[in-house]
Amino acid sequence: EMAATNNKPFTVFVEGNIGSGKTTFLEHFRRFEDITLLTEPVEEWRNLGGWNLLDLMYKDPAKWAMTFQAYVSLTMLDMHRRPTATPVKLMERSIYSARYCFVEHMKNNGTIHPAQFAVLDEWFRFIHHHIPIEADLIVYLKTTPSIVHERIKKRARSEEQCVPLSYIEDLHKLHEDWLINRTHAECPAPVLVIDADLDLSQITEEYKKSEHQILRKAVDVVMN
Ligand SMILES: Cc1cc2cn([C@H]3C[C@H](O)[C@@H](CO)O3)c(=O)nc2[nH]1
Repeated sequence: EMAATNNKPFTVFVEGNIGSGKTTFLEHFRRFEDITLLTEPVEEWRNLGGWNLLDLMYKDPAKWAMTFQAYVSLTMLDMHRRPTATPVKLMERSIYSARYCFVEHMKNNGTIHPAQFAVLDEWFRFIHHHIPIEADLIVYLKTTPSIVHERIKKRARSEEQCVPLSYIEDLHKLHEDWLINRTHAECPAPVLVIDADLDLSQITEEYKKSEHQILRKAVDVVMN
């Protein structure tokens, strides 16, 4: 048990396309008592006061994408600023993937009006500049669009069944721009790339590689 520190925990964002295995990756760390896991609050997006914002967004993006992303950003901010008793915190996605991947895509393909984009961007900029939420490490579950598209169909989350391969390809490119080409300077954390095309039987070895890097970095942070 590493001594809990009262300053910022070693913070890891787990990023990747839809169906890249983020929740599975996080669950792999469930057994470590020094790590707090914050999984994506999809159930909150599927039921806010009885409204399924995720379903509304997929059914009518032009009308609901702004509303959905505004609520996603609030739930991500809640997770970012939540106090953590453990020295390490793993979060599924972040306000950075919200802005650089999902909102960026909505702007690029005209799903939201430029004025709506400007509002979402101002919220992002304010949060980024005023609230200390930066990552110490980003784990990027890198996948091939066609493979995760098949997984999404098998996983059969009802709201996602109409998601076309082209959307997954667009999101893949935006993740690559951000995490491999590093086109956004606001999130400078080092990126650990995991080959998340591997299927469940083989992926545990790949996760174990990251385990060492995450825990070793975490010990460095806590001990220094
Ligand atoms: C930060 C962030 C996460 C996130 C997830 N989603 C969608 C993709 C998946 O279908 C579902 C769960 O990740 O929510 C989205 O449209 N916009 C998002 N923004």
